[in-house]
Amino acid sequence: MAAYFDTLSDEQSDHPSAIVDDSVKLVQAFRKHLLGFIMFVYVSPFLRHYIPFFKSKADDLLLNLRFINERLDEIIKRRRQAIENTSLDKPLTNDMLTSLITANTPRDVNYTKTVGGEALDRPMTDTEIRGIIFDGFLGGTDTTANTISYIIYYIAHNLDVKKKLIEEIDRIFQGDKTRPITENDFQKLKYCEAIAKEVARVFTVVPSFTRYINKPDEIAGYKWPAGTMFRINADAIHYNRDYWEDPDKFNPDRWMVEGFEPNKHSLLMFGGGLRICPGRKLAMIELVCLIALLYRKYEIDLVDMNAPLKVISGGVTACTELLVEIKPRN
Ligand code: HEM
Repeated sequence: MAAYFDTLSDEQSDHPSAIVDDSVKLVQAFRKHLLGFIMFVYVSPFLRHYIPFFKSKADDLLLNLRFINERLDEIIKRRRQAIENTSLDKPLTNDMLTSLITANTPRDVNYTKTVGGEALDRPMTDTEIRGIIFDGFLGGTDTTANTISYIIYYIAHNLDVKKKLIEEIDRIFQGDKTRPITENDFQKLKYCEAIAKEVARVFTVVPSFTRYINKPDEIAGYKWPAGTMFRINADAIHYNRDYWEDPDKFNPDRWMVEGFEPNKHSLLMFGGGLRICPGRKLAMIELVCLIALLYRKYEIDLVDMNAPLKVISGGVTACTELLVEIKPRN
């Protein structure tokens, strides 16, 4: 957070600048990886190893990855040391990294972790923990952050939607602009949820993802050899007339119809099947609450209604600039 504000705001954070610089570098490295990793999915090893244009890009991404891994290893080591230096009768901080390090140690009194149904009767290694933390950062940051940018853009361009949104928020919070959002509020914020889903349909942040088959198979009437990679084009499915009525129309109300459920796998905002996004519930809570928090307290407009949405596409479609005017609501 401090890093983010120091980049974008005139007000500087009171964290030591070395720490801020360090976190800026780490955040930027994650973003670079998220945008660039598809190079290793779509560009063949031959091109990456022997053709200078691709090789220099691939080498740069690998260096970037090494930087991220080293930084995460340092963070894990430091926390492991701090845990070891804390006596067993003293409480530890309640966070994901601490839970991962203490899993299956005497600190973890609750249960034995399992992997694929089999008990993992040993603590995780630093490399395993790094993998989990890495996935969490990569999957959980730029996805949600960019989706909220797109939500703000679509709300600004659809005043009828904005009006209904404010009505829902005012009905639930009755003008209280500061009280914390409860689980009960969250259940009632149905229009906010509808907006989040509809924005994800028309402008999805992960426009495609891949699957491999490990044995020959017949799919869509064609025979495919083992090892074939399929690119699942979420955008195309989100605009397919077979699954969506009036797909070109941004219409959160479609989600408000009593009993409406889209066809299975026709909203691929979070992927599907075994590898479906494990952060989907958290992401929806973040998005819905953030919409309510922002529009409950602030009037948010775009600086330039004619400016196109500026994005860059890689592993995710990231918003590169969205200038907004924010003022307190009356
Ligand atoms: C709006 C927010 C988010 C969107 C749009 C999103 C989207 C996706 C998509 C499309 C996939 C690929 C799924 C597939 O292959 O079927 C995925 C995977 C994943 N997501 Fe999310 N995600 C979001 C938030 C989060 C959050 C908050 C977390 C964690 C805190 C997270 C962690 C992950 C992880 C670890 C994977 C990899 C799962 C695997 O390969 O088994 N995501 N996400």
